Amino acid sequence: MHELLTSGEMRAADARTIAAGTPGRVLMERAGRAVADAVSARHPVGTRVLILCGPGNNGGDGFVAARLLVTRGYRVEVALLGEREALKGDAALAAADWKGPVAAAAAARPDEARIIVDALFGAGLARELDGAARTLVEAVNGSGAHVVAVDIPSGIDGDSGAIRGTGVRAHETVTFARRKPGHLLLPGRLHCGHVRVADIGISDDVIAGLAIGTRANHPAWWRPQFPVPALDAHKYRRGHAVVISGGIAGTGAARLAARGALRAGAGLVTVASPPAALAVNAAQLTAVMVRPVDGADGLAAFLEDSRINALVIGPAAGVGPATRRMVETAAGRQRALVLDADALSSFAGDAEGLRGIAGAMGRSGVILTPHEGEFARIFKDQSDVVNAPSKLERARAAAAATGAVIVLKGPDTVIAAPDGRAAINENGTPWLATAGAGDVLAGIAAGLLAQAMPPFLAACAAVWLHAAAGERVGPGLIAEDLPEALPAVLRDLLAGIDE
Ligand SMILES: NC(=O)C1=CN([C@@H]2O[C@H](COP(=O)(O)OP(=O)(O)OC[C@H]3O[C@@H](n4cnc5c(N)ncnc54)[C@H](O)[C@@H]3O)[C@@H](O)[C@H]2O)[C@@H](O)CC1
Ligand SMILES: [K+]
Repeated sequence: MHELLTSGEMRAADARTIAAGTPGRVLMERAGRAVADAVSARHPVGTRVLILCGPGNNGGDGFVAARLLVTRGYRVEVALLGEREALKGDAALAAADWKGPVAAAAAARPDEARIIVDALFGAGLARELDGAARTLVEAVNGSGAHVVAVDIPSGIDGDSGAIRGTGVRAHETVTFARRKPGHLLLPGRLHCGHVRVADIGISDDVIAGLAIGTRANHPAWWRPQFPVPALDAHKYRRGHAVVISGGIAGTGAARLAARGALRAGAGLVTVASPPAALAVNAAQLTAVMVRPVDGADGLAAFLEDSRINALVIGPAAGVGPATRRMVETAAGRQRALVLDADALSSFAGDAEGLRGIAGAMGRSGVILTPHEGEFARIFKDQSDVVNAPSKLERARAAAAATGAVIVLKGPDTVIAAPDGRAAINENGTPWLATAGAGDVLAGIAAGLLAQAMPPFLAACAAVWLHAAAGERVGPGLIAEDLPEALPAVLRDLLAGIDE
């Protein structure tokens, strides 16, 4: 149920369902019924409902909802954007079944309605809203009515979450079969309100047959591979993660990452510290070990210990050739890698260099955790990446370009794998926008890599756990709280209580 369908995939799902014997008109009837149900679940019979229908099948759903709501005793008004004679196919059939008056959109009075059903545009949105459509959407947003969007708020691109000109601000959205990327990606998500998915008879088999590559990030699909120690686990079997510390004035970031890795279950975690910062690190670490490691040569010597199997490089590491050499050293020894912060900025404009890193890794895998600024720096010369049509597609293109798993951070973090799989995270909280939170995320990811979780799933799990920890702490959250909130999050996760 966590697949996210593009408009093209949704059209294919419709087409396959229709080909298998369910007429399109029946699908539309079910879609319209789900919308009517959403209205009647929350509002008493007799309430005034304004239904705004557009020129395509989204409008058709609106005509169905109008007919059903009248039979249930609601005071329904229908306004149509476009000409009734121009309606085609199932929408024309649904409009023919509506026996009440149809006003022109220009005559609609959104400010007088208690409830507005937005059935203007759905998956067929093809350009920016302008003219009468734009005026109508702005009137809806200024109306104060409770707005129920059909499929997706009109003006929001279902594939990208972008606002095309202007977009309806809905309180709830009723979509069909599965959610769409635009329900999770910003700014679309902010326009959707509560999203409910209605079953209109598109089977799980039809969805499975489409081999959907995008999902909402949910434990259901990575928990089977989440590392759980066996009864006879030895700490070395739970992996050894290493975090490279910055110099004397920048050691905290590495300790945050290290604590995250340890809480995520790595058997051992070591902070590899420049000798000059050793005392500072040692004074503040207990369960996490500390070890003097001097530059790339020191790291090479340290990595003679074959039990070290995952590294975090980047938090407060410094931008430049020294950090790059550290990355190259770790990659050459095929240890799973999480590259964050300064390690990413050390590859500014050099996505090719990162591709070389991922290529050197063999099967160990590398996870890159850029925020938007770092992402733009790395890929500034890759127009196919920076100009991809959505955050989802940018992350996917970046993963393909580098051969690394990409965690493109933000309120709608996207995780993408080089093979095209991608997930959009949705359990984030604004309280995570705080110094050091990203360091903890990198550490959690490394902790899972150390336990041999496959890189893409480790990245998905790390993002989810980090956000769940953030949600649990909530107001007042500081980065130090995140690792400490993990035990409770993990307990619920492993007990099967999904947040
Ligand atoms: N059989 C199906 O395909 C089903 C479709 N369903 C509904 O059908 C919708 C998709 O229907 P359509 O593909 O007809 O597309 P839409 O109804 O979303 O919109 C297409 C129409 O809008 C016009 N248009 C697009 N962008 C515009 C803009 N910016 N300004 C002005 N006009 C614009 C197009 O020219 C076209 O007439 C879904 O969102 C869903 O609500 C549901 O009824 C379930 C079954
Ligand atoms: K809509």
